[in-house]
Amino acid sequence: MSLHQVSVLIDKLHKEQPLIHNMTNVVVTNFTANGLLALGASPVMAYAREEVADMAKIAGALVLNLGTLSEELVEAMIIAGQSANSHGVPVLLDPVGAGATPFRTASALRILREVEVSLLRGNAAEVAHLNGENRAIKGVDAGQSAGDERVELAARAARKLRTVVAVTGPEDVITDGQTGCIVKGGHRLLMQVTGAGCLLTSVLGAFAAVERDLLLAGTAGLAFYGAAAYRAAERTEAAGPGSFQIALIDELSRLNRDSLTANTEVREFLPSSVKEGEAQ
Ligand SMILES: Nc1ncnc2c1ncn2[C@@H]1O[C@H](COP(=O)(O)OP(=O)(O)O)[C@@H](O)[C@H]1O
Ligand SMILES: Cc1ncsc1CCOP(=O)(O)O
Ligand SMILES: [Mg+2]
Repeated sequence: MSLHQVSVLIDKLHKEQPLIHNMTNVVVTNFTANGLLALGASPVMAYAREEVADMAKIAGALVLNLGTLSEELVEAMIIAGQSANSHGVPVLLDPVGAGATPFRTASALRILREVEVSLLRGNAAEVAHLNGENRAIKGVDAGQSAGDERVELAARAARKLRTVVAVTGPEDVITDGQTGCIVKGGHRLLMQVTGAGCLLTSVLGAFAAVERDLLLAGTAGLAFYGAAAYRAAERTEAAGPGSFQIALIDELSRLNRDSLTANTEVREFLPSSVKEGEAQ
């Protein structure tokens, strides 16, 4: 995968302005809609079981986010997800807080069983819990994790859950279990903005809507989001997280094919489990 292949996807996104159907949480709804608009996509939030199948089938991507879930919402997500599946619309899952309560973990696993999820994006703790691995989690926030750990965790999860997996943190990892990319960039101020991960998953949805190779689309989403965050922090770090949040939206609107410069690094990798022949 070349940096050129990744970079040109922003032009495609600007040209196609894909409709992104989000079923997200009450904390991040407005931030997500504004972030997607700034990026050049067209957001819609729709939750009613009476309409989600119709909305999902006309969208460029469907993003399911478990941040403030209920039994009814999960049912509606499954209806939407199955409609997306039968119309070739990619489905992204953000398992917010998986592992924090048994209901969150079970709901995420239920969606993964009943819907064909194209890309799962979570922090290390959430992905580990879905993979049956125990890790500290505090509400929706992950604890510390080393870079190598995230690479192997993402690869194990991708193989077990049979989807492309992005594990985010100080560096982001995306893999289909056999090959993948590490994306360095971004800024630690992202950790002080609630919804930074949720918006990222919807941004990945926007790239998935314009590029069917989910590894390529996901890498582009991670890299462009990191680049926007880096630039936003350059301008607002001294002021604090409130100014940074607004600047992040501004910088998402300024992205172009030259944005992935010196401050973003995209490196392909083979998980060591693949190199050592352990992966099936
Ligand atoms: N320690 C960190 N330093 C820099 N960027 C980070 C750090 N932790 C997370 N990020 C970035 O914050 C965004 C959200 O990721 P993350 O915090 O893992 O998700 P979530 O908010 O869902 O827990 C991603 O773009 C990720 O690269
Ligand atoms: C604080 C909180 N509580 C339920 S959802 C949510 C937002 C989580 O957003 P993110 O995972 O992007 O930080
Ligand atoms: Mg999250």
